[in-house]
Amino acid sequence: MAGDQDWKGKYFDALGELEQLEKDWKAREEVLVFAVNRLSLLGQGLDTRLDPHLESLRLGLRRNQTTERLRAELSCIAELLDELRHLGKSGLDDELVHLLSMMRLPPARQPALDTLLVRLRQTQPPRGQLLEAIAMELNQVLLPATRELPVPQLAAPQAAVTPPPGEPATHGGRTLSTLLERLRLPWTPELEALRETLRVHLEQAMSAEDWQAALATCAELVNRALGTIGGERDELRGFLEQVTERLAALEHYVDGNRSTLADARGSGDQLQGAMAAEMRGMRDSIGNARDLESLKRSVLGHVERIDAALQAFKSAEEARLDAFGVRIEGLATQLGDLSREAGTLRRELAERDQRLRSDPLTELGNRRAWDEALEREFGRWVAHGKPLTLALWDIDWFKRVNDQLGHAIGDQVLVGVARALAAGVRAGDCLARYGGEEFALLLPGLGVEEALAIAERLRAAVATHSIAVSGGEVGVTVSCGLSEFRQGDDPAAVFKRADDALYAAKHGGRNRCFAQ
Ligand SMILES: Nc1nc2c(ncn2[C@@H]2O[C@H](COP(=O)(O)OP(=O)(O)OP(=O)(O)O)[C@@H](O)[C@H]2O)c(=O)[nH]1
Repeated sequence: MAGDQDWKGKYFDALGELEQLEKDWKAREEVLVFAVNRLSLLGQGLDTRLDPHLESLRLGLRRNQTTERLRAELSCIAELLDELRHLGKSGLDDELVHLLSMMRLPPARQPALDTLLVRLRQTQPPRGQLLEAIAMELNQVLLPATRELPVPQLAAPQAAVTPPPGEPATHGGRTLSTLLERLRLPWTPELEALRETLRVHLEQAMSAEDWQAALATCAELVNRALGTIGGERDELRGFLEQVTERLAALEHYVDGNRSTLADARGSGDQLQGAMAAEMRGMRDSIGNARDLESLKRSVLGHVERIDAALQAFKSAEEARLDAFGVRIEGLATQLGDLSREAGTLRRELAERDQRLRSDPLTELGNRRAWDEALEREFGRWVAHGKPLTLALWDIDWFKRVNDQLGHAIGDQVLVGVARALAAGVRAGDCLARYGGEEFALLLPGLGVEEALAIAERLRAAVATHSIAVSGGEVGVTVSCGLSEFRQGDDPAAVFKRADDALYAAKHGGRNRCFAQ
Protein backbone atom coordinates (compact mmCIF):
# COMPACT_ATOMS: atom_id res chain seq x y z
CA MET A 1 0.00 0.00 0.00
CA ALA A 2 2.81 2.31 1.04
CA GLY A 3 4.51 1.56 -2.35
CA ASP A 4 1.24 2.45 -4.15
CA GLN A 5 1.07 5.75 -2.26
CA ASP A 6 4.71 6.54 -3.27
CA TRP A 7 4.00 5.80 -6.89
CA LYS A 8 0.84 8.00 -6.91
CA GLY A 9 2.68 10.83 -5.17
CA LYS A 10 5.46 10.70 -7.77
CA TYR A 11 2.92 10.56 -10.61
CA PHE A 12 1.09 13.68 -9.34
CA ASP A 13 4.39 15.49 -8.75
CA ALA A 14 5.48 14.70 -12.31
CA LEU A 15 2.08 15.82 -13.64
CA GLY A 16 2.42 19.10 -11.72
CA GLU A 17 5.89 19.64 -13.15
CA LEU A 18 4.64 18.95 -16.66
CA GLU A 19 1.78 21.43 -16.25
CA GLN A 20 4.24 24.04 -14.99
CA LEU A 21 6.57 23.34 -17.93
CA GLU A 22 3.68 23.65 -20.36
CA LYS A 23 2.73 27.01 -18.85
CA ASP A 24 6.36 28.17 -19.11
CA TRP A 25 6.54 27.11 -22.76
CA LYS A 26 3.27 28.88 -23.52
CA ALA A 27 4.54 32.08 -21.89
CA ARG A 28 7.84 31.77 -23.74
CA GLU A 29 6.04 31.16 -27.04
CA GLU A 30 3.91 34.26 -26.50
CA VAL A 31 7.04 36.33 -25.81
CA LEU A 32 8.73 34.90 -28.93
CA VAL A 33 5.69 35.54 -31.15
CA PHE A 34 5.51 39.09 -29.80
CA ALA A 35 9.25 39.60 -30.41
CA VAL A 36 9.11 38.18 -33.97
CA ASN A 37 6.11 40.41 -34.70
CA ARG A 38 7.94 43.53 -33.48
CA LEU A 39 11.17 42.64 -35.26
CA SER A 40 9.33 42.03 -38.51
CA LEU A 41 7.60 45.42 -38.17
CA LEU A 42 11.01 47.02 -37.59
CA GLY A 43 12.38 45.35 -40.69
CA GLN A 44 9.45 46.50 -42.85
CA GLY A 45 10.63 48.98 -45.46
CA LEU A 46 14.26 47.84 -45.41
CA ASP A 47 13.90 46.25 -48.79
CA THR A 48 10.96 45.69 -51.12
CA ARG A 49 11.82 41.99 -51.55
CA LEU A 50 11.82 41.48 -47.80
CA ASP A 51 8.46 43.15 -47.08
CA PRO A 52 6.09 40.39 -48.40
CA HIS A 53 7.97 37.71 -46.41
CA LEU A 54 7.76 39.76 -43.22
CA GLU A 55 4.06 40.33 -43.75
CA SER A 56 3.44 36.66 -44.46
CA LEU A 57 5.42 35.74 -41.30
CA ARG A 58 3.22 38.03 -39.19
CA LEU A 59 0.06 36.60 -40.77
CA GLY A 60 1.33 33.05 -40.28
CA LEU A 61 1.95 33.69 -36.58
CA ARG A 62 -1.50 35.21 -36.17
CA ARG A 63 -3.20 32.30 -37.94
CA ASN A 64 -1.16 29.62 -36.16
CA GLN A 65 0.31 28.25 -39.36
CA THR A 66 2.36 25.04 -39.25
CA THR A 67 5.92 25.22 -37.97
CA GLU A 68 7.09 23.99 -41.39
CA ARG A 69 5.61 26.97 -43.23
CA LEU A 70 6.91 29.42 -40.63
CA ARG A 71 10.36 27.86 -40.89
CA ALA A 72 10.32 28.19 -44.71
CA GLU A 73 9.37 31.86 -44.41
CA LEU A 74 12.11 32.45 -41.81
CA SER A 75 14.79 30.86 -43.99
CA CYS A 76 13.78 33.12 -46.94
CA ILE A 77 14.05 36.15 -44.62
CA ALA A 78 17.45 35.00 -43.31
CA GLU A 79 18.79 34.65 -46.87
CA LEU A 80 17.56 38.10 -47.88
CA LEU A 81 18.97 39.65 -44.71
CA ASP A 82 22.36 38.07 -45.44
CA GLU A 83 22.27 39.58 -48.91
CA LEU A 84 21.25 43.00 -47.56
CA ARG A 85 23.91 42.94 -44.84
CA HIS A 86 26.51 42.23 -47.49
CA LEU A 87 25.20 45.06 -49.70
CA GLY A 88 24.82 47.54 -46.85
CA LYS A 89 28.12 46.89 -45.10
CA SER A 90 30.55 46.10 -47.78
CA GLY A 91 29.04 46.29 -51.26
CA LEU A 92 27.98 49.90 -51.05
CA ASP A 93 31.05 51.11 -49.21
CA ASP A 94 33.20 49.27 -51.74
CA GLU A 95 31.31 50.97 -54.56
CA LEU A 96 31.82 54.36 -52.90
CA VAL A 97 35.54 53.74 -52.39
CA HIS A 98 35.70 52.42 -55.96
CA LEU A 99 34.03 55.58 -57.25
CA LEU A 100 36.50 57.77 -55.34
CA SER A 101 39.49 55.73 -56.45
CA MET A 102 38.38 56.13 -60.10
CA MET A 103 38.86 59.88 -59.80
CA ARG A 104 42.10 61.11 -61.34
CA LEU A 105 43.50 64.23 -59.76
CA PRO A 106 46.50 66.28 -60.90
CA PRO A 107 49.78 64.52 -59.98
CA ALA A 108 50.47 66.94 -57.13
CA ARG A 109 47.22 66.03 -55.35
CA GLN A 110 46.77 62.35 -56.25
CA PRO A 111 49.06 60.96 -53.48
CA ALA A 112 47.09 62.80 -50.78
CA LEU A 113 43.81 61.34 -52.10
CA ASP A 114 45.37 57.86 -52.34
CA THR A 115 46.52 58.04 -48.71
CA LEU A 116 43.03 59.10 -47.61
CA LEU A 117 41.47 56.27 -49.61
CA VAL A 118 43.77 53.72 -47.96
CA ARG A 119 42.70 55.08 -44.56
CA LEU A 120 39.05 55.03 -45.69
CA ARG A 121 39.35 51.34 -46.60
CA GLN A 122 40.85 50.56 -43.19
CA THR A 123 38.38 52.56 -41.08
CA GLN A 124 35.00 51.38 -39.85
CA PRO A 125 32.00 53.73 -40.10
CA PRO A 126 31.28 56.41 -39.10
CA ARG A 127 33.95 58.02 -41.26
CA GLY A 128 32.70 61.60 -41.37
CA GLN A 129 36.12 63.19 -40.74
CA LEU A 130 37.83 61.14 -43.41
CA LEU A 131 35.10 61.96 -45.92
CA GLU A 132 35.41 65.62 -45.00
CA ALA A 133 39.17 65.42 -45.68
CA ILE A 134 38.47 63.75 -49.05
CA ALA A 135 35.89 66.40 -49.92
CA MET A 136 38.51 69.08 -49.09
CA GLU A 137 41.05 67.38 -51.36
CA LEU A 138 38.53 67.31 -54.22
CA ASN A 139 37.57 70.92 -53.53
CA GLN A 140 41.19 72.02 -53.76
CA VAL A 141 41.33 70.57 -57.25
CA LEU A 142 37.88 71.58 -58.41
CA LEU A 143 37.97 75.22 -57.38
CA PRO A 144 41.51 76.36 -56.70
CA ALA A 145 40.34 79.96 -56.33
CA THR A 146 38.37 79.08 -53.22
CA ARG A 147 41.27 77.22 -51.61
CA GLU A 148 41.41 79.55 -48.67
CA LEU A 149 37.70 79.27 -47.94
CA PRO A 150 36.85 77.04 -44.99
CA VAL A 151 34.89 73.87 -45.62
CA PRO A 152 31.28 74.77 -44.90
CA GLN A 153 30.20 73.82 -41.42
CA LEU A 154 27.35 71.46 -42.04
CA ALA A 155 25.40 72.24 -38.97
CA ALA A 156 23.10 69.32 -39.12
CA PRO A 157 24.28 66.78 -41.65
CA GLN A 158 22.40 64.05 -39.88
CA ALA A 159 19.19 66.04 -39.95
CA ALA A 160 19.64 66.72 -43.64
CA VAL A 161 19.67 63.04 -44.44
CA THR A 162 17.56 61.64 -41.61
CA PRO A 163 15.39 59.02 -43.19
CA PRO A 164 11.67 59.50 -43.01
CA PRO A 165 9.97 57.08 -40.63
CA GLY A 166 9.34 53.75 -42.24
CA GLU A 167 11.97 54.32 -44.97
CA PRO A 168 15.31 53.88 -43.27
CA ALA A 169 18.32 55.21 -45.13
CA THR A 170 21.35 52.97 -45.15
CA HIS A 171 24.64 54.15 -43.73
CA GLY A 172 26.04 54.34 -47.27
CA GLY A 173 23.14 56.55 -48.38
CA ARG A 174 23.84 59.05 -45.64
CA THR A 175 27.56 58.94 -46.35
CA LEU A 176 27.12 59.60 -50.06
CA SER A 177 24.57 62.33 -49.41
CA THR A 178 26.92 64.05 -46.93
CA LEU A 179 29.86 63.75 -49.31
CA LEU A 180 27.84 65.35 -52.10
CA GLU A 181 26.77 68.23 -49.86
CA ARG A 182 30.35 68.92 -48.86
CA LEU A 183 31.75 69.06 -52.40
CA ARG A 184 32.34 72.67 -53.41
CA LEU A 185 31.24 72.20 -56.99
CA PRO A 186 29.82 75.03 -59.08
CA TRP A 187 26.23 74.13 -58.20
CA THR A 188 24.23 75.50 -61.07
CA PRO A 189 20.45 75.36 -60.51
CA GLU A 190 20.30 72.37 -62.85
CA LEU A 191 22.99 70.48 -60.92
CA GLU A 192 21.38 71.43 -57.63
CA ALA A 193 18.07 70.02 -58.79
CA LEU A 194 19.85 66.80 -59.77
CA ARG A 195 21.60 66.65 -56.40
CA GLU A 196 18.29 67.20 -54.59
CA THR A 197 16.63 64.36 -56.53
CA LEU A 198 19.57 62.15 -55.68
CA ARG A 199 19.37 63.14 -52.02
CA VAL A 200 15.65 62.29 -51.88
CA HIS A 201 16.47 58.85 -53.37
CA LEU A 202 19.35 58.32 -50.98
CA GLU A 203 16.99 58.97 -48.07
CA GLN A 204 15.10 55.85 -48.92
CA ALA A 205 15.96 52.19 -48.69
CA MET A 206 17.26 51.09 -52.08
CA SER A 207 17.85 47.87 -53.93
CA ALA A 208 21.21 46.98 -55.50
CA GLU A 209 19.97 48.27 -58.90
CA ASP A 210 18.88 51.55 -57.28
CA TRP A 211 22.36 51.88 -55.85
CA GLN A 212 23.97 51.40 -59.21
CA ALA A 213 21.68 54.05 -60.68
CA ALA A 214 22.38 56.44 -57.76
CA LEU A 215 26.15 56.03 -58.12
CA ALA A 216 25.90 56.56 -61.87
CA THR A 217 23.90 59.77 -61.25
CA CYS A 218 26.52 60.82 -58.72
CA ALA A 219 29.34 60.30 -61.23
CA GLU A 220 27.35 62.17 -63.88
CA LEU A 221 26.80 65.02 -61.43
CA VAL A 222 30.52 65.38 -60.75
CA ASN A 223 31.37 65.09 -64.45
CA ARG A 224 28.83 67.74 -65.41
CA ALA A 225 30.15 70.02 -62.70
CA LEU A 226 33.67 69.52 -64.06
CA GLY A 227 32.29 70.22 -67.53
CA THR A 228 30.76 73.46 -66.25
CA ILE A 229 34.10 74.51 -64.76
CA GLY A 230 35.81 73.67 -68.07
CA GLY A 231 33.15 75.54 -70.06
CA GLU A 232 33.44 78.63 -67.86
CA ARG A 233 37.23 78.52 -68.11
CA ASP A 234 37.09 78.26 -71.94
CA GLU A 235 34.58 81.11 -72.10
CA LEU A 236 36.80 83.28 -69.91
CA ARG A 237 39.87 82.36 -71.93
CA GLY A 238 38.02 83.35 -75.15
CA PHE A 239 37.04 86.68 -73.66
CA LEU A 240 40.60 87.37 -72.45
CA GLU A 241 41.92 86.59 -75.93
CA GLN A 242 39.46 89.09 -77.39
CA VAL A 243 40.50 91.73 -74.88
CA THR A 244 44.17 91.07 -75.66
CA GLU A 245 43.50 91.49 -79.38
CA ARG A 246 41.71 94.76 -78.78
CA LEU A 247 44.50 96.01 -76.57
CA ALA A 248 47.06 95.13 -79.26
CA ALA A 249 44.96 97.12 -81.78
CA LEU A 250 44.84 100.07 -79.38
CA GLU A 251 48.60 99.88 -78.93
CA HIS A 252 48.98 99.88 -82.69
CA TYR A 253 46.83 103.04 -82.93
CA VAL A 254 48.74 104.78 -80.18
CA ASP A 255 52.02 103.96 -81.97
CA GLY A 256 50.56 105.17 -85.27
CA ASN A 257 49.46 108.44 -83.69
CA ARG A 258 52.82 108.92 -82.05
CA SER A 259 54.58 108.63 -85.43
CA THR A 260 51.96 110.92 -87.01
CA LEU A 261 52.75 113.53 -84.37
CA ALA A 262 56.50 113.08 -84.97
CA ASP A 263 55.93 113.47 -88.72
CA ALA A 264 53.89 116.61 -88.10
CA ARG A 265 56.60 118.03 -85.88
CA GLY A 266 59.25 117.16 -88.55
CA SER A 267 57.37 118.83 -91.39
CA GLY A 268 56.65 121.88 -89.16
CA ASP A 269 60.41 122.22 -88.56
CA GLN A 270 60.99 121.80 -92.29
CA LEU A 271 58.50 124.57 -93.09
CA GLN A 272 60.05 126.83 -90.47
CA GLY A 273 63.54 126.19 -91.98
CA ALA A 274 62.30 126.84 -95.53
CA MET A 275 60.56 130.05 -94.50
CA ALA A 276 63.60 131.31 -92.57
CA ALA A 277 65.80 130.65 -95.64
CA GLU A 278 63.38 132.50 -97.93
CA MET A 279 63.16 135.43 -95.47
CA ARG A 280 66.95 135.64 -95.34
CA GLY A 281 67.05 135.51 -99.14
CA MET A 282 64.42 138.24 -99.29
CA ARG A 283 66.37 140.44 -96.85
CA ASP A 284 69.55 139.94 -98.97
CA SER A 285 67.66 140.72 -102.18
CA ILE A 286 66.34 143.95 -100.64
CA GLY A 287 69.88 144.89 -99.52
CA ASN A 288 71.42 144.09 -102.87
CA ALA A 289 68.64 145.41 -105.08
CA ARG A 290 69.83 147.61 -107.85
CA ASP A 291 66.50 148.45 -109.43
CA LEU A 292 62.87 148.12 -108.54
CA GLU A 293 62.14 145.61 -111.28
CA SER A 294 64.78 143.08 -110.17
CA LEU A 295 63.74 143.67 -106.50
CA LYS A 296 60.12 142.92 -107.38
CA ARG A 297 61.10 139.74 -109.24
CA SER A 298 63.34 138.54 -106.45
CA VAL A 299 60.75 139.23 -103.69
CA LEU A 300 58.02 137.64 -105.80
CA GLY A 301 60.20 134.56 -106.23
CA HIS A 302 60.72 134.26 -102.46
CA VAL A 303 57.00 134.84 -101.76
CA GLU A 304 56.06 132.16 -104.31
CA ARG A 305 58.45 129.66 -102.71
CA ILE A 306 57.11 130.51 -99.26
CA ASP A 307 53.59 130.02 -100.58
CA ALA A 308 54.58 126.67 -102.15
CA ALA A 309 56.19 125.53 -98.89
CA LEU A 310 53.04 126.56 -97.01
CA GLN A 311 50.80 124.75 -99.53
CA ALA A 312 52.95 121.63 -99.25
CA PHE A 313 52.82 121.83 -95.47
CA LYS A 314 49.06 122.39 -95.56
CA SER A 315 48.33 119.45 -97.83
CA ALA A 316 50.69 117.19 -95.84
CA GLU A 317 48.91 118.40 -92.70
CA GLU A 318 45.50 117.71 -94.27
CA ALA A 319 46.58 114.20 -95.27
CA ARG A 320 47.88 113.65 -91.75
CA LEU A 321 44.59 114.93 -90.28
CA ASP A 322 42.60 112.65 -92.58
CA ALA A 323 44.69 109.68 -91.53
CA PHE A 324 44.35 110.78 -87.94
CA GLY A 325 40.55 111.04 -88.33
CA VAL A 326 40.38 107.52 -89.76
CA ARG A 327 42.48 106.28 -86.87
CA ILE A 328 40.31 108.07 -84.31
CA GLU A 329 37.19 106.64 -85.90
CA GLY A 330 38.67 103.13 -85.79
CA LEU A 331 39.68 103.69 -82.22
CA ALA A 332 36.18 104.85 -81.29
CA THR A 333 34.67 101.77 -82.97
CA GLN A 334 37.09 99.49 -81.15
CA LEU A 335 36.38 101.15 -77.83
CA GLY A 336 32.63 100.98 -78.46
CA ASP A 337 32.84 97.25 -79.26
CA LEU A 338 34.93 96.62 -76.20
CA SER A 339 32.62 98.49 -73.91
CA ARG A 340 29.55 96.72 -75.40
CA GLU A 341 31.23 93.36 -74.90
CA ALA A 342 32.21 94.25 -71.35
CA GLY A 343 28.59 95.32 -70.67
CA THR A 344 27.20 92.05 -72.06
CA LEU A 345 29.72 90.07 -70.06
CA ARG A 346 28.90 92.04 -66.92
CA ARG A 347 25.17 91.36 -67.41
CA GLU A 348 25.78 87.67 -68.11
CA LEU A 349 27.96 87.38 -65.03
CA ALA A 350 25.31 89.10 -62.91
CA GLU A 351 22.60 86.78 -64.27
CA ARG A 352 24.78 83.73 -63.71
CA ASP A 353 25.56 84.95 -60.23
CA GLN A 354 21.86 85.32 -59.57
CA ARG A 355 21.11 81.85 -60.98
CA LEU A 356 23.88 80.28 -58.91
CA ARG A 357 22.43 81.75 -55.75
CA SER A 358 18.74 81.18 -56.25
CA ASP A 359 16.56 78.13 -55.83
CA PRO A 360 14.80 77.53 -59.16
CA LEU A 361 11.60 76.19 -57.59
CA THR A 362 10.83 78.78 -54.91
CA GLU A 363 13.02 81.59 -56.31
CA LEU A 364 14.37 82.17 -52.80
CA GLY A 365 18.10 82.17 -52.13
CA ASN A 366 19.58 78.68 -52.19
CA ARG A 367 22.07 76.99 -49.87
CA ARG A 368 25.00 78.89 -51.43
CA ALA A 369 23.25 82.25 -50.93
CA TRP A 370 22.48 81.20 -47.37
CA ASP A 371 26.07 80.22 -46.59
CA GLU A 372 27.31 83.55 -47.95
CA ALA A 373 24.68 85.57 -46.08
CA LEU A 374 25.46 83.73 -42.86
CA GLU A 375 29.18 84.40 -43.24
CA ARG A 376 28.54 88.07 -44.07
CA GLU A 377 26.08 88.70 -41.21
CA PHE A 378 28.27 86.79 -38.78
CA GLY A 379 31.19 89.07 -39.77
CA ARG A 380 29.00 92.15 -39.14
CA TRP A 381 27.81 90.76 -35.83
CA VAL A 382 31.43 90.20 -34.74
CA ALA A 383 32.40 93.71 -35.89
CA HIS A 384 29.41 95.71 -34.61
CA GLY A 385 27.80 93.45 -32.02
CA LYS A 386 24.22 94.34 -33.07
CA PRO A 387 21.78 91.49 -32.29
CA LEU A 388 21.40 88.74 -34.86
CA THR A 389 18.92 85.86 -34.76
CA LEU A 390 18.74 82.75 -36.90
CA ALA A 391 15.46 80.91 -37.56
CA LEU A 392 14.93 77.50 -39.17
CA TRP A 393 11.59 76.51 -40.65
CA ASP A 394 10.25 73.12 -41.61
CA ILE A 395 6.90 72.24 -43.16
CA ASP A 396 4.96 69.85 -40.92
CA TRP A 397 4.04 66.39 -42.21
CA PHE A 398 5.21 67.33 -45.66
CA LYS A 399 5.84 63.72 -46.58
CA ARG A 400 2.08 63.12 -46.25
CA VAL A 401 1.40 65.95 -48.72
CA ASN A 402 3.71 64.25 -51.23
CA ASP A 403 2.37 60.79 -50.50
CA GLN A 404 -1.30 61.77 -50.67
CA LEU A 405 -1.28 64.45 -53.39
CA GLY A 406 1.89 63.71 -55.37
CA HIS A 407 5.25 65.46 -55.73
CA ALA A 408 3.98 68.05 -58.23
CA ILE A 409 1.43 69.35 -55.71
CA GLY A 410 4.12 69.04 -53.02
CA ASP A 411 6.28 71.39 -55.11
CA GLN A 412 3.41 73.90 -55.40
CA VAL A 413 2.95 73.79 -51.62
CA LEU A 414 6.68 74.46 -51.20
CA VAL A 415 6.37 77.52 -53.44
CA GLY A 416 3.28 78.70 -51.50
CA VAL A 417 5.03 78.41 -48.14
CA ALA A 418 8.13 80.17 -49.52
CA ARG A 419 5.95 83.06 -50.73
CA ALA A 420 4.11 83.31 -47.42
CA LEU A 421 7.40 83.46 -45.51
CA ALA A 422 8.97 85.92 -47.97
CA ALA A 423 5.92 88.21 -47.76
CA GLY A 424 6.43 88.63 -44.02
CA VAL A 425 10.14 89.45 -43.84
CA ARG A 426 12.08 92.66 -44.51
CA ALA A 427 14.31 93.16 -47.54
CA GLY A 428 17.44 92.99 -45.38
CA ASP A 429 16.48 89.66 -43.83
CA CYS A 430 18.00 86.72 -45.62
CA LEU A 431 15.44 84.00 -46.34
CA ALA A 432 16.69 80.92 -48.16
CA ARG A 433 15.59 77.42 -49.01
CA TYR A 434 18.06 75.48 -46.94
CA GLY A 435 17.15 72.12 -48.44
CA GLY A 436 14.07 69.92 -49.15
CA GLU A 437 11.19 71.41 -47.15
CA GLU A 438 13.42 73.45 -44.84
CA PHE A 439 13.86 77.22 -44.93
CA ALA A 440 16.37 79.35 -43.05
CA LEU A 441 16.01 82.99 -42.08
CA LEU A 442 18.53 85.48 -40.70
CA LEU A 443 17.17 88.50 -38.86
CA PRO A 444 19.93 91.13 -38.50
CA GLY A 445 19.32 93.70 -35.78
CA LEU A 446 16.73 91.58 -33.97
CA GLY A 447 17.09 89.83 -30.61
CA VAL A 448 15.36 86.55 -29.98
CA GLU A 449 12.22 88.06 -28.42
CA GLU A 450 11.47 90.30 -31.40
CA ALA A 451 12.43 87.54 -33.83
CA LEU A 452 10.11 85.12 -32.03
CA ALA A 453 7.23 87.58 -32.45
CA ILE A 454 7.92 87.78 -36.21
CA ALA A 455 8.25 84.01 -36.47
CA GLU A 456 4.90 83.60 -34.67
CA ARG A 457 3.30 86.01 -37.15
CA LEU A 458 4.71 84.04 -40.09
CA ARG A 459 3.68 80.71 -38.57
CA ALA A 460 0.13 81.98 -38.07
CA ALA A 461 0.04 83.36 -41.64
CA VAL A 462 0.96 79.95 -43.09
CA ALA A 463 -1.47 78.12 -40.80
CA THR A 464 -4.44 80.36 -41.58
CA HIS A 465 -4.08 80.72 -45.37
CA SER A 466 -4.56 77.75 -47.64
CA ILE A 467 -2.19 77.44 -50.57
CA ALA A 468 -3.71 77.41 -54.04
CA VAL A 469 -2.56 74.37 -56.00
CA SER A 470 -3.71 72.84 -59.29
CA GLY A 471 -7.30 71.79 -58.79
CA GLY A 472 -7.78 73.08 -55.24
CA GLU A 473 -6.23 74.31 -52.04
CA VAL A 474 -3.96 72.74 -49.46
CA GLY A 475 -3.52 73.81 -45.86
CA VAL A 476 -0.21 73.15 -44.14
CA THR A 477 1.53 74.32 -40.99
CA VAL A 478 5.16 75.08 -40.27
CA SER A 479 7.37 74.68 -37.21
CA CYS A 480 10.22 77.03 -36.38
CA GLY A 481 13.32 76.94 -34.19
CA LEU A 482 15.18 80.16 -33.34
CA SER A 483 18.40 81.10 -31.66
CA GLU A 484 20.21 84.40 -31.14
CA PHE A 485 23.97 84.79 -31.59
CA ARG A 486 25.64 84.94 -28.17
CA GLN A 487 29.13 85.86 -26.99
CA GLY A 488 31.68 83.32 -28.27
CA ASP A 489 29.25 81.72 -30.76
CA ASP A 490 30.17 80.66 -34.26
CA PRO A 491 27.51 80.13 -36.97
CA ALA A 492 27.57 76.36 -36.51
CA ALA A 493 26.80 76.64 -32.79
CA VAL A 494 23.82 78.94 -33.40
CA PHE A 495 22.55 76.76 -36.23
CA LYS A 496 22.73 73.73 -33.96
CA ARG A 497 20.72 75.48 -31.23
CA ALA A 498 18.10 76.63 -33.75
CA ASP A 499 17.92 73.09 -35.13
CA ASP A 500 17.47 71.69 -31.61
CA ALA A 501 14.72 74.26 -31.02
CA LEU A 502 13.05 73.18 -34.29
CA TYR A 503 13.26 69.56 -33.18
CA ALA A 504 11.65 70.55 -29.86
CA ALA A 505 8.91 72.44 -31.75
CA LYS A 506 8.21 69.34 -33.84
CA HIS A 507 8.08 67.13 -30.80
CA GLY A 508 6.06 69.68 -28.88
CA GLY A 509 3.19 69.15 -31.34
CA ARG A 510 4.30 71.05 -34.52
CA ASN A 511 2.76 74.33 -35.81
CA ARG A 512 4.75 76.25 -33.20
CA CYS A 513 7.92 78.31 -32.76
CA PHE A 514 10.49 77.55 -30.08
CA ALA A 515 13.61 79.52 -29.19
CA GLN A 516 16.77 78.25 -27.52
N1 LIG B 1 7.61 67.72 -53.54
C1 LIG B 1 8.81 67.85 -53.00
N2 LIG B 1 9.11 67.14 -51.89
C2 LIG B 1 10.32 67.28 -51.34
C3 LIG B 1 11.28 68.16 -51.88
N3 LIG B 1 12.38 68.10 -51.09
C4 LIG B 1 12.11 67.22 -50.10
N4 LIG B 1 10.86 66.73 -50.23
C5 LIG B 1 10.16 65.74 -49.39
O1 LIG B 1 9.88 66.28 -48.12
C6 LIG B 1 9.57 65.20 -47.25
C7 LIG B 1 10.09 65.52 -45.87
O2 LIG B 1 9.56 64.53 -45.06
P1 LIG B 1 10.08 64.27 -43.58
O3 LIG B 1 11.49 64.69 -43.41
O4 LIG B 1 9.71 62.86 -43.23
O5 LIG B 1 9.27 65.23 -42.71
P2 LIG B 1 7.73 65.58 -42.66
O6 LIG B 1 6.86 64.59 -43.32
O7 LIG B 1 7.62 66.98 -43.12
O8 LIG B 1 7.43 65.47 -41.13
P3 LIG B 1 7.92 66.43 -39.99
O9 LIG B 1 9.03 67.30 -40.51
O10 LIG B 1 8.39 65.51 -38.91
O11 LIG B 1 6.73 67.24 -39.59
C8 LIG B 1 10.22 63.97 -47.86
O12 LIG B 1 9.21 63.11 -48.28
C9 LIG B 1 10.98 64.51 -49.07
O13 LIG B 1 10.93 63.60 -50.15
C10 LIG B 1 10.95 68.88 -53.06
O14 LIG B 1 11.72 69.66 -53.63
N5 LIG B 1 9.70 68.69 -53.58
